[in-house]
Amino acid sequence: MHRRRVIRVPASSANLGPGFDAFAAALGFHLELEVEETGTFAVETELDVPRDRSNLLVRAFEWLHPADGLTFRVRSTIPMSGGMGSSAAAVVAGLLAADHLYELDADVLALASEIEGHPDNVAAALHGGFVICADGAAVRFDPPPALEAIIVVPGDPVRTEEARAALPEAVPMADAVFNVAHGALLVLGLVQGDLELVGRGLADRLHQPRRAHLYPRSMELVAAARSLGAVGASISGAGPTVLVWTHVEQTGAVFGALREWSAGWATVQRAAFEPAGADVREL
Ligand SMILES: Nc1ncnc2c1ncn2[C@@H]1O[C@H](COP(=O)(O)OP(=O)(O)OP(=O)(O)O)[C@@H](O)[C@H]1O
Ligand SMILES: N[C@@H](CCO)C(=O)O
Repeated sequence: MHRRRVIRVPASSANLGPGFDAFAAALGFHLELEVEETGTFAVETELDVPRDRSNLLVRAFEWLHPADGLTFRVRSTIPMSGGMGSSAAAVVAGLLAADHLYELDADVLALASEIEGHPDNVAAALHGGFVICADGAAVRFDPPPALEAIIVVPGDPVRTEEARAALPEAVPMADAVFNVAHGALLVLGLVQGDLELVGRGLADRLHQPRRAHLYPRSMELVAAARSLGAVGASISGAGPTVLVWTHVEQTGAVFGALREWSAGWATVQRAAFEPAGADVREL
């Protein structure tokens, strides 16, 4: 009998303003992997990704088990311009597939964090909701009901590797203090459902200003978001995608304003905060 598994993993937005490499949220776009023992190694996908063993999802799978004789069928609605956790979703899908097919009981969060180089996206992809990563573990909490998001995705990609290389080894104490304070405001606002506090808490002085040369227009949008009716905005992960945070009653109006603001530069899509994390089904 051919064993078969279907793995569904959400997109994720990391950093959320002040929480560099520590905060992330799952979003309602998904990667779906069907892996089947067919006797032939193959990657079947319409995505612009390698179809051989250099494919990131297959590489993650092979951290746990050889992929010989397996066919990987991959679909995804996660934008791949950068910032939406497409690589984290692929890594989590590959690891979960091997873990479930061969009943390995692996520490998927630890392995995925090692492969990605940071834990934020993979933790949100695994657990859903909002996550705070610390001490090799992730604490999850639910999105507040009145909160929605819109993603603004520029056509020109920024690779995470390049964005990480733009950051210094050390930062001034004042910038660190600023981010500790705003990170705390953000989490308090999210837990209390106080979107005014959430908007204040999105400010960052650690990574966004130091990467601004990689995505100048995205930074202009982050600065303009509140004047367009949004709660606030953050560069999503390593950018250039912008996560625009909205109150449910304002999302429609903000969406229209963003379409106008972004015409000819970026695509605009509504995005729900996703409470559910990665899911594995046996077929
Ligand atoms: N479904 C997939 N299958 C295989 N590889 C993928 C898949 N999705 C993404 N990748 C790989 O991940 C790379 C993108 O990773 P990168 O970290 O630069 O962006 P991201 O994960 O979308 O952004 P961020 O990490 O800022 O959220 C792609 O170039 C591709 O090599
Ligand atoms: N925290 C990471 C997220 C990248 O997906 C970074 O900003 O480099």
